[in-house]
Amino acid sequence: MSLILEAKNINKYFGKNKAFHVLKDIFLEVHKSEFATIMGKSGSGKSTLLYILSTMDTDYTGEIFLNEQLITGKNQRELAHIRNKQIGFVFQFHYLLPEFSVLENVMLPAKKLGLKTSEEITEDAIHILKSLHIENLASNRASRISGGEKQRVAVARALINEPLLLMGDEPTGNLDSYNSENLFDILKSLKEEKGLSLLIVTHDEDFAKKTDRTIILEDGKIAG
Ligand SMILES: Nc1ncnc2c1ncn2[C@@H]1O[C@H](COP(=O)(O)OP(=O)(O)OP(=O)(O)O)[C@@H](O)[C@H]1O
Repeated sequence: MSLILEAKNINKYFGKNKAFHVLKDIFLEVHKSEFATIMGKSGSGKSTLLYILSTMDTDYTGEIFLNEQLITGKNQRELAHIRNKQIGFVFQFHYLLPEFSVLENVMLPAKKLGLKTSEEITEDAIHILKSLHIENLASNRASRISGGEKQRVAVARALINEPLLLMGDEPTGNLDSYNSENLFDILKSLKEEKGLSLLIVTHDEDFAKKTDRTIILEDGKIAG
């Protein structure tokens, strides 16, 4: 099966004179259409790893390939383009612009990419909102919707540029069990219906158990 993401021998240090070795010889692969999770105790390095894999942090050694293309060593402008076009990201906090409508929030990354007309982007955004069953919220202000709805809008926004890989740093961390399961179902259907690949950091064992594979981080190393 082909790989969407491959990390080879990733090492990362924090502090003066590399005082703290936070990620140690990490080798990790995510296959196309795989739904993988990363679990591990607090402080084991999950977020640090995810930020490196998503190109947001470039201060590491090792090599990362996205869709078989080496992305390590690319400049910030190239990385911003790769992030915007190929990787969707959902955080624990939604980071929606509160004064903008749901539709405007979802359209923003596509406007930034600048490859389509405003009409085309509107059409795409409405299509995604429909597929996540939140098209009724399109004209609502982002500040006036519930927490669970905000997270679904954040997923819609992450999908607008049709990424190859969707990454999440505890996207269900602030949700109750109903909304958490609902978000899981949405992510699962994106894998099954669209062939999306997913790599999600979570503390939620029930969530992780339902995915294809869980990668365990222990003290900066992959344990299983
Ligand atoms: N900017 C930084 N400078 C120094 N140390 C840091 C920095 N960021 C994180 N750390 C340390 O690196 C280790 C890993 O942090 P990280 O946030 O990746 O852990 P985590 O597994 O995601 O934890 P949590 O589950 O609590 O979110 C921790 O010991 C943390 O204190």
